[in-house]
Amino acid sequence: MTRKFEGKKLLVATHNRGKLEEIADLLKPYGVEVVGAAEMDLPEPEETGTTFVENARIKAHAAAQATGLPALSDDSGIAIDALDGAPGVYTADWAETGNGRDFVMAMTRAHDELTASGKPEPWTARFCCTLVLAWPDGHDEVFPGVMEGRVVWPMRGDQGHGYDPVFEPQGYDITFGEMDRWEKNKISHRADAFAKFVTGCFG
Ligand SMILES: O=c1nc[nH]c2c1ncn2[C@H]1C[C@H](O)[C@@H](COP(=O)(O)OP(=O)(O)OP(=O)(O)O)O1
Ligand SMILES: [Mg+2]
Repeated sequence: MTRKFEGKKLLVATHNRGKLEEIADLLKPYGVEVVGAAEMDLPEPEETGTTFVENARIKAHAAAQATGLPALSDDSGIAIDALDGAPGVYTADWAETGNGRDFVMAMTRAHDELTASGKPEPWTARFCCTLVLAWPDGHDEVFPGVMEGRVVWPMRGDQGHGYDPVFEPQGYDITFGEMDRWEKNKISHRADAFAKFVTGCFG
């Protein structure tokens, strides 16, 4: 049974500014006060799961336990068919340099591996997003979302974040990196999951 969200303040359990901005935009119509995990000085929990759901649960429960607030987490990534679903849950790890994240390096790796695979274009892929809303008493709800598309090269566009410059969503001839934030927020994997979250928790 889905529990309704009746509080005023929602902790968004992410340290990723790009995600936080998108989620804050998506939440605007619902009149909730949004606080980010970095603002609350929360540590980044280790994402030891092997699925988006496991990692989203780890992040949401850690934040809800630490603050006593309901916490919404987002675990997401890109799954590329020709790479057997990689990088998938390891999407952020591909950008890790040991001293911050470098997404140009991560996108270049994806392109290099695609080229090495010898698989012809189109390089079909999907962005996946799992949102988890966790309460301090341990209850949670899971909302999955997806956006189909393909990986393109070279990178195009300087909007958005992460792998946006190499992902062209189905039905479009521009990348997420070339799309304005409102357009992306209508069709993205995050918007898809968010629509389910809203129906379940605000409906
Ligand atoms: O709309 C997106 N557009 C482009 N790239 C994206 C998107 N959504 C996820 N991504 C990529 C980048 C991100 O780094 C990784 C998710 O990794 P993930 O662990 O879920 O997020 P994160 O470490 O950046 O922030 P946090 O865990 O604090 O929420 O997938
Ligand atoms: Mg993370």
